[in-house]
This record gives sequence, C-alpha cells and structure tokens, in this order.
Amino acid sequence: MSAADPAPTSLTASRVEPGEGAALPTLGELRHEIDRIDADMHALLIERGQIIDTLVKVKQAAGTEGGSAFRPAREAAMMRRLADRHRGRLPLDTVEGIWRVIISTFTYVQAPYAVHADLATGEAAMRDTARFHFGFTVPFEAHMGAAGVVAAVAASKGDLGLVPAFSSAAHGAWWTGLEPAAAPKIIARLPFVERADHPAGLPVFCIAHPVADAAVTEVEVWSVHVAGWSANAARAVAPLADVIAVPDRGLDGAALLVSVPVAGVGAGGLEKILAALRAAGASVRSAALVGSHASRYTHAGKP
Ligand SMILES: C=C(O[C@@H]1C=C(C(=O)O)C=C[C@H]1O)C(=O)O
Repeated sequence: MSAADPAPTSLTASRVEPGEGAALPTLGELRHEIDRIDADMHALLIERGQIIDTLVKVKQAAGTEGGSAFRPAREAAMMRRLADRHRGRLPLDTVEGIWRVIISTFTYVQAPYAVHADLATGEAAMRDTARFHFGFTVPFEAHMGAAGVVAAVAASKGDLGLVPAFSSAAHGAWWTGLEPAAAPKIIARLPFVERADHPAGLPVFCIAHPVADAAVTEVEVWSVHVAGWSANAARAVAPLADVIAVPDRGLDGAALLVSVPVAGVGAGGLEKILAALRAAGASVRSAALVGSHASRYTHAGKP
C-alpha cells in the first residue's frame, strides 16, 4: 500500500452510499472497500473449488461420475435464478458471462472435456458463443460442418458439441447422425437465458453422450422423416413446434428436427404434430427421439 493510498478502516454502509448532504468517503476509502470485496470474492471462489473437490468424491461414491460432468438441468436452473435476482450497475450480460465461465470451468476441473463447434454458418458468432458459455480454459475445437462435430463427440467420452439450432441450408440434416441408440444426443439449448440483445445469442444445441441421471425432458427433440413435404405441410406444423427442415428434393420428402414441449403451453406431444403433417398431405416415414433440453427461458433484458 503506497503513502497515497492509506489503509482506512472498513466503511459503514452509510458512507459507501451516503445520503443527500452527507460527507462523501475518500477515493482511498472506496478503493479499500473494492480491494476487500475482491479478496472476499476470490476467497469464495477458492471455497467453491473446495466444495467441488468434495462433490467429486460424492459423485465417485455414488457411481455417477464418468462421462461428462455437465448437468444441463442444474445449470439452466442456476442461470435462470442468477438472471432473476440480478440488479445494480453491472450489466446482466457480464454477470451471465462470469457465471458461465465459473460453472463451465468447475465442470471441466471435475472431468476434462473439449467443446467442438461447427463454424460453417459463421465463425465469429460461433466462437463468441463457445467462449461466452464455456470460457477459455475449456479446450475449443473447430469443425467445418455439424457432421464433424457429431463424429468428434461420438468418438469422445465426455466432450460437448455445439451445432446451430436454426435452419441453415449449408448444414444438411446433421441430426440424423443422432438417431442410433449409441449416438450422442441433444442435451441443452443455449443460451440458457435468452433476450433480444444477448451478446452471444446464437441459438445452439449442445450435444453429448447423455448421462443417465442428467436428462432434462421439458422439451423433446425428434428427428422426423416425411414424404410429400410441401409449403402446406411446413405451414401446418409451424404454429405447433419449432421445426428445422431440410428438403430432400429427389424423394419429394424432408428431414425435420422438431422441438416439442412435453408439458405446459404448446404441449401435445409428437402425435399432434405428426397428425398435422398427415392432414397437410405428408406421410411420416420415421420418428426418432434425438434428445431433450430445458424449456427456453426469456429474460426481459435491460431494465
Ligand atoms: C457441480 C456440479 O457439476 C457441474 C458444475 C456445476 C457448478 O460448478 O455449479 C453445476 C452443474 C454441473 O454442470 C453438479 O453436478 O452440481
């Protein structure tokens, strides 16, 4: 501590936020408070790490470790609570980014994993998304095309893959690679907290080998193959579910990725969607469950 920065005693709340007409604290006093808070936050992160050390032992004892340590249901719930309780000067974007890095890195130190991402749609946006959600300590591996991401995750024990959760002609029906029972599955949809001005708002599905005790089934994602695909069929399913369609012109059909809420508003199960397709003249050739994730959660954004 320099002579220009004396060590004052801790400030009372009334001096940190003085009322109208009250004497302002000195810059030195306020910086001392900032240093105290930084040391407390750092100590709390170290303590969080100690809890994780014990959590690893508990998971080992329960036999629930191995594979990915990523628990998307828990993370979705934590991120919703964080967004809902946030207030004050620090932007929500920053708070969300800090906690994504904290949680993803603590997941990594439990069981190392890499994040494989499909850069084919837009390298900058996908890299921003991967780094925002998983930080810089978790290794990042770039792929050109979603099929490469699916293959890399399939060959790994606990790696995660990021693929676009939006229609893109360039991608083909990558999700058909998730149909075999032993293939990776969709386990999350990011960002967990959506808003119009999200700084890393590219909608992505996170794929991984699913962990038995970790599935979130609020929204099911189905790979559906239809014959007789048409604009009429597309219009019939649009109000019922989020659908990504890749038409197969040779066969007059399409491969669809259909997200179906399991409960609540919009629920009705896959059957309702298949019935709407049939009523619109399409015939359903197959339907395979390729994953599930937490309900989408939208935050109002800046107050
Ligand atoms: C700590 C756990 O493992 C992971 C890390 C988390 C964290 O650091 O908060 C939360 C969920 C998991 O993805 C857990 O399973 O609770």
